[in-house]
Amino acid sequence: MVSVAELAGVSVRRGEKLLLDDVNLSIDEGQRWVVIGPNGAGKTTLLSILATTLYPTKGVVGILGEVLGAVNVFELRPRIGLTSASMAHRIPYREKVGDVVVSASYAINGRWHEHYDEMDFERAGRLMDYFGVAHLADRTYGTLSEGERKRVEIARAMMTDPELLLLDEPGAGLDLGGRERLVSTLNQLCASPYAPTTVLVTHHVEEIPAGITHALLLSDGRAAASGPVGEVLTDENMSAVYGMPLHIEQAADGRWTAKAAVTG
Ligand SMILES: Nc1ncnc2c1ncn2[C@@H]1O[C@H](COP(=O)(O)OP(=O)(O)OP(=O)(O)O)[C@@H](O)[C@H]1O
Repeated sequence: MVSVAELAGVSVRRGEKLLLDDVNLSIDEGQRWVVIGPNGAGKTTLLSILATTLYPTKGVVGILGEVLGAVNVFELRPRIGLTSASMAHRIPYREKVGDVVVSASYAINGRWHEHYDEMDFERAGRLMDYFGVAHLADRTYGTLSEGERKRVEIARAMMTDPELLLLDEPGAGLDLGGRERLVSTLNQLCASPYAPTTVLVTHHVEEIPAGITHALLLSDGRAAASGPVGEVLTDENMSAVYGMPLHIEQAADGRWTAKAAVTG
Protein backbone atom coordinates (compact mmCIF):
# COMPACT_ATOMS: atom_id res chain seq x y z
CA MET A 1 0.00 0.00 0.00
CA VAL A 2 1.27 3.48 -0.89
CA SER A 3 0.85 5.95 1.96
CA VAL A 4 -0.82 9.24 1.06
CA ALA A 5 -0.93 10.73 4.55
CA GLU A 6 0.58 9.62 7.82
CA LEU A 7 0.03 11.43 11.11
CA ALA A 8 2.07 10.26 14.10
CA GLY A 9 1.31 11.72 17.53
CA VAL A 10 -0.06 14.94 16.04
CA SER A 11 -1.20 17.66 18.43
CA VAL A 12 -2.20 21.25 17.74
CA ARG A 13 -2.25 23.64 20.68
CA ARG A 14 -3.57 27.20 20.77
CA GLY A 15 -2.99 28.71 24.21
CA GLU A 16 -4.43 26.32 26.76
CA LYS A 17 -6.58 24.51 24.21
CA LEU A 18 -5.60 21.32 22.42
CA LEU A 19 -7.34 21.43 19.03
CA LEU A 20 -5.87 18.03 18.19
CA ASP A 21 -4.51 15.73 20.83
CA ASP A 22 -2.07 12.95 19.90
CA VAL A 23 -3.80 11.90 16.67
CA ASN A 24 -2.42 8.93 14.71
CA LEU A 25 -3.77 8.32 11.24
CA SER A 26 -2.65 6.40 8.21
CA ILE A 27 -4.34 7.05 4.85
CA ASP A 28 -3.34 4.82 1.94
CA GLU A 29 -3.71 5.37 -1.78
CA GLY A 30 -7.20 4.67 -3.10
CA GLN A 31 -8.89 4.87 0.29
CA ARG A 32 -11.95 7.11 0.78
CA TRP A 33 -12.16 8.52 4.31
CA VAL A 34 -14.89 10.34 6.15
CA VAL A 35 -14.05 12.45 9.22
CA ILE A 36 -17.00 12.92 11.52
CA GLY A 37 -17.47 14.30 15.03
CA PRO A 38 -19.33 16.96 17.04
CA ASN A 39 -18.86 20.72 16.64
CA GLY A 40 -15.40 21.76 17.74
CA ALA A 41 -14.00 18.20 17.61
CA GLY A 42 -11.06 19.30 15.43
CA LYS A 43 -12.22 18.18 11.96
CA THR A 44 -11.31 21.39 10.11
CA THR A 45 -8.01 21.58 12.03
CA LEU A 46 -7.17 18.06 10.85
CA LEU A 47 -8.10 18.90 7.27
CA SER A 48 -5.93 22.04 7.40
CA ILE A 49 -2.97 19.86 8.37
CA LEU A 50 -3.68 17.50 5.46
CA ALA A 51 -3.97 20.57 3.19
CA THR A 52 -0.51 21.70 4.48
CA THR A 53 -1.92 25.06 5.58
CA LEU A 54 -1.39 24.32 9.28
CA TYR A 55 1.62 22.83 11.05
CA PRO A 56 1.24 20.68 14.14
CA THR A 57 2.61 21.82 17.48
CA LYS A 58 3.79 18.27 18.10
CA GLY A 59 4.13 15.10 16.07
CA VAL A 60 5.09 14.20 12.51
CA VAL A 61 3.00 14.62 9.36
CA GLY A 62 3.85 12.83 6.14
CA ILE A 63 1.92 13.88 3.01
CA LEU A 64 2.44 12.34 -0.43
CA GLY A 65 5.86 11.03 0.51
CA GLU A 66 7.09 14.34 2.00
CA VAL A 67 7.44 15.41 5.61
CA LEU A 68 5.65 18.60 6.61
CA GLY A 69 8.28 21.10 7.77
CA ALA A 70 10.96 19.62 5.50
CA VAL A 71 9.30 20.31 2.16
CA ASN A 72 8.33 23.37 0.14
CA VAL A 73 4.56 23.31 0.66
CA PHE A 74 4.03 25.40 -2.47
CA GLU A 75 5.28 22.44 -4.50
CA LEU A 76 3.11 20.03 -2.53
CA ARG A 77 -0.16 22.01 -2.66
CA PRO A 78 -0.93 21.57 -6.38
CA ARG A 79 -0.99 17.81 -5.64
CA ILE A 80 -3.79 18.36 -3.13
CA GLY A 81 -7.33 19.40 -4.08
CA LEU A 82 -9.32 21.24 -1.43
CA THR A 83 -12.85 22.56 -1.08
CA SER A 84 -13.84 24.40 2.06
CA ALA A 85 -15.93 27.39 3.10
CA SER A 86 -12.83 29.57 3.42
CA MET A 87 -11.61 28.58 -0.07
CA ALA A 88 -15.07 29.31 -1.48
CA HIS A 89 -15.10 32.78 0.13
CA ARG A 90 -11.99 33.67 -1.86
CA ILE A 91 -13.64 32.99 -5.23
CA PRO A 92 -14.66 36.33 -6.82
CA TYR A 93 -18.45 36.45 -7.29
CA ARG A 94 -18.05 38.06 -10.74
CA GLU A 95 -15.74 35.32 -12.01
CA LYS A 96 -17.20 33.14 -14.76
CA VAL A 97 -17.68 29.51 -13.76
CA GLY A 98 -15.41 28.28 -16.56
CA ASP A 99 -12.65 30.59 -15.28
CA VAL A 100 -13.20 29.53 -11.65
CA VAL A 101 -12.42 25.96 -12.70
CA VAL A 102 -9.57 26.58 -15.16
CA SER A 103 -7.73 29.05 -12.92
CA ALA A 104 -7.07 26.27 -10.39
CA SER A 105 -4.20 25.17 -12.64
CA TYR A 106 -2.42 28.36 -11.52
CA ALA A 107 -3.68 27.96 -7.95
CA ILE A 108 -5.21 31.44 -8.12
CA ASN A 109 -8.65 32.90 -7.48
CA GLY A 110 -9.70 35.20 -10.29
CA ARG A 111 -8.26 35.15 -13.81
CA TRP A 112 -5.84 37.84 -14.81
CA HIS A 113 -3.42 37.49 -17.73
CA GLU A 114 -2.23 33.93 -17.24
CA HIS A 115 -1.81 31.72 -20.24
CA TYR A 116 -3.81 28.51 -20.41
CA ASP A 117 -3.25 25.67 -22.84
CA GLU A 118 -5.99 24.10 -24.90
CA MET A 119 -5.48 21.07 -22.64
CA ASP A 120 -6.38 23.15 -19.55
CA PHE A 121 -9.65 24.24 -21.15
CA GLU A 122 -10.40 20.70 -22.28
CA ARG A 123 -9.81 19.34 -18.80
CA ALA A 124 -11.93 22.11 -17.23
CA GLY A 125 -14.69 21.31 -19.74
CA ARG A 126 -14.58 17.58 -18.97
CA LEU A 127 -14.68 18.24 -15.22
CA MET A 128 -17.62 20.65 -15.52
CA ASP A 129 -19.37 18.02 -17.55
CA TYR A 130 -18.60 15.29 -15.01
CA PHE A 131 -19.91 17.39 -12.13
CA GLY A 132 -23.00 18.50 -14.06
CA VAL A 133 -22.14 22.22 -14.30
CA ALA A 134 -21.01 22.51 -17.95
CA HIS A 135 -24.19 24.43 -18.82
CA LEU A 136 -23.18 27.07 -16.26
CA ALA A 137 -19.70 27.74 -17.73
CA ASP A 138 -20.55 31.32 -18.81
CA ARG A 139 -22.53 32.26 -15.70
CA THR A 140 -20.83 34.19 -12.92
CA TYR A 141 -20.08 32.25 -9.75
CA GLY A 142 -22.09 34.69 -7.64
CA THR A 143 -25.32 33.88 -9.51
CA LEU A 144 -25.17 30.13 -8.76
CA SER A 145 -27.21 28.30 -6.18
CA GLU A 146 -25.38 26.87 -3.17
CA GLY A 147 -25.57 23.35 -4.63
CA GLU A 148 -24.25 24.45 -8.03
CA ARG A 149 -21.39 26.29 -6.32
CA LYS A 150 -20.41 23.18 -4.37
CA ARG A 151 -20.15 21.16 -7.57
CA VAL A 152 -18.14 23.92 -9.28
CA GLU A 153 -15.79 24.01 -6.27
CA ILE A 154 -15.20 20.25 -6.49
CA ALA A 155 -14.56 20.51 -10.25
CA ARG A 156 -12.04 23.27 -9.48
CA ALA A 157 -10.38 21.14 -6.78
CA MET A 158 -9.96 18.33 -9.32
CA MET A 159 -8.42 20.60 -11.97
CA THR A 160 -4.79 19.92 -11.01
CA ASP A 161 -5.45 16.15 -11.07
CA PRO A 162 -4.69 15.95 -7.34
CA GLU A 163 -3.44 12.83 -5.61
CA LEU A 164 -5.37 13.78 -2.48
CA LEU A 165 -8.83 15.39 -2.48
CA LEU A 166 -10.03 17.11 0.69
CA LEU A 167 -13.70 18.07 0.99
CA ASP A 168 -14.66 20.09 4.08
CA GLU A 169 -18.42 19.89 4.65
CA PRO A 170 -19.43 20.05 0.97
CA GLY A 171 -23.07 19.44 1.96
CA ALA A 172 -23.31 22.39 4.37
CA GLY A 173 -26.20 24.71 3.56
CA LEU A 174 -27.73 22.55 0.83
CA ASP A 175 -31.44 21.79 0.64
CA LEU A 176 -32.63 18.20 0.27
CA GLY A 177 -32.42 18.24 -3.55
CA GLY A 178 -28.98 19.86 -3.52
CA ARG A 179 -27.73 17.39 -0.94
CA GLU A 180 -29.00 14.40 -2.88
CA ARG A 181 -27.42 15.66 -6.10
CA LEU A 182 -24.15 16.20 -4.26
CA VAL A 183 -24.23 12.72 -2.66
CA SER A 184 -24.93 11.21 -6.05
CA THR A 185 -21.91 13.10 -7.50
CA LEU A 186 -19.74 11.95 -4.60
CA ASN A 187 -21.01 8.36 -4.97
CA GLN A 188 -19.87 8.45 -8.58
CA LEU A 189 -16.51 9.97 -7.64
CA CYS A 190 -15.82 7.54 -4.80
CA ALA A 191 -16.69 4.58 -7.02
CA SER A 192 -14.27 5.67 -9.76
CA PRO A 193 -10.88 3.91 -9.78
CA TYR A 194 -9.43 7.12 -11.30
CA ALA A 195 -10.56 9.35 -8.44
CA PRO A 196 -7.89 10.51 -6.00
CA THR A 197 -7.62 9.35 -2.41
CA THR A 198 -10.37 11.34 -0.73
CA VAL A 199 -11.03 12.73 2.75
CA LEU A 200 -14.52 14.11 3.38
CA VAL A 201 -15.52 16.02 6.49
CA THR A 202 -19.20 16.00 7.34
CA HIS A 203 -21.62 16.41 10.22
CA HIS A 204 -24.22 14.12 8.78
CA VAL A 205 -23.91 10.38 8.15
CA GLU A 206 -26.62 10.82 5.47
CA GLU A 207 -24.02 12.71 3.40
CA ILE A 208 -21.52 9.85 3.41
CA PRO A 209 -21.17 8.48 -0.13
CA ALA A 210 -21.56 4.74 -0.60
CA GLY A 211 -17.92 4.28 -1.68
CA ILE A 212 -16.40 5.57 1.58
CA THR A 213 -14.04 2.90 2.90
CA HIS A 214 -12.71 4.34 6.18
CA ALA A 215 -13.82 6.67 8.95
CA LEU A 216 -12.19 8.76 11.63
CA LEU A 217 -14.40 9.69 14.55
CA LEU A 218 -13.04 12.75 16.31
CA SER A 219 -14.06 13.87 19.76
CA ASP A 220 -12.56 16.81 21.61
CA GLY A 221 -9.40 16.71 19.48
CA ARG A 222 -8.85 12.98 19.96
CA ALA A 223 -9.37 10.08 17.60
CA ALA A 224 -12.19 8.21 19.36
CA ALA A 225 -12.14 5.52 16.65
CA SER A 226 -10.61 5.06 13.22
CA GLY A 227 -10.50 2.30 10.63
CA PRO A 228 -12.87 0.60 8.19
CA VAL A 229 -16.10 2.62 8.10
CA GLY A 230 -18.32 -0.27 9.25
CA GLU A 231 -16.19 -0.78 12.37
CA VAL A 232 -16.13 2.93 13.27
CA LEU A 233 -19.71 4.07 12.64
CA THR A 234 -21.31 1.82 15.25
CA ASP A 235 -24.08 2.59 17.75
CA GLU A 236 -21.56 2.25 20.57
CA ASN A 237 -18.88 4.59 19.15
CA MET A 238 -21.34 7.24 17.93
CA SER A 239 -23.37 7.20 21.16
CA ALA A 240 -20.20 7.66 23.23
CA VAL A 241 -18.97 10.59 21.12
CA TYR A 242 -22.31 12.43 20.83
CA GLY A 243 -23.25 11.72 24.47
CA MET A 244 -26.65 10.25 23.66
CA PRO A 245 -27.96 6.82 22.62
CA LEU A 246 -27.81 6.67 18.83
CA HIS A 247 -28.75 4.02 16.32
CA ILE A 248 -26.71 3.97 13.09
CA GLU A 249 -27.70 1.96 10.04
CA GLN A 250 -26.30 1.37 6.58
CA ALA A 251 -28.88 0.47 3.94
CA ALA A 252 -28.29 -2.07 1.16
CA ASP A 253 -27.48 0.80 -1.26
CA GLY A 254 -24.69 1.97 1.07
CA ARG A 255 -26.46 5.06 2.49
CA TRP A 256 -26.14 5.71 6.23
CA THR A 257 -28.74 7.01 8.64
CA ALA A 258 -28.50 7.99 12.31
CA LYS A 259 -31.24 8.61 14.82
CA ALA A 260 -31.73 8.71 18.56
CA ALA A 261 -32.08 5.15 19.82
CA VAL A 262 -35.40 4.26 21.40
CA THR A 263 -34.72 3.38 25.03
CA GLY A 264 -36.90 1.79 27.72
N1 LIG B 1 -6.88 29.90 17.17
C1 LIG B 1 -7.63 29.23 18.03
N2 LIG B 1 -7.51 29.45 19.37
C2 LIG B 1 -8.25 28.75 20.26
N3 LIG B 1 -9.16 27.81 19.91
C3 LIG B 1 -9.31 27.56 18.60
C4 LIG B 1 -8.57 28.24 17.60
N4 LIG B 1 -8.95 27.76 16.39
C5 LIG B 1 -9.89 26.82 16.62
N5 LIG B 1 -10.11 26.71 17.95
C6 LIG B 1 -11.03 25.78 18.61
O1 LIG B 1 -10.58 24.47 18.30
C7 LIG B 1 -11.67 23.57 18.25
C8 LIG B 1 -11.61 22.76 16.98
O2 LIG B 1 -11.96 23.58 15.88
P1 LIG B 1 -12.30 22.96 14.45
O3 LIG B 1 -12.76 24.08 13.60
O4 LIG B 1 -11.15 22.16 13.98
O5 LIG B 1 -13.51 21.99 14.82
P2 LIG B 1 -14.57 21.29 13.88
O6 LIG B 1 -14.67 19.88 14.34
O7 LIG B 1 -14.22 21.51 12.46
O8 LIG B 1 -15.86 22.10 14.27
P3 LIG B 1 -17.24 22.36 13.48
O9 LIG B 1 -17.88 21.03 13.32
O10 LIG B 1 -18.01 23.22 14.42
O11 LIG B 1 -16.90 23.03 12.18
C9 LIG B 1 -12.92 24.42 18.41
O12 LIG B 1 -13.35 24.34 19.76
C10 LIG B 1 -12.45 25.83 18.09
O13 LIG B 1 -13.19 26.81 18.80
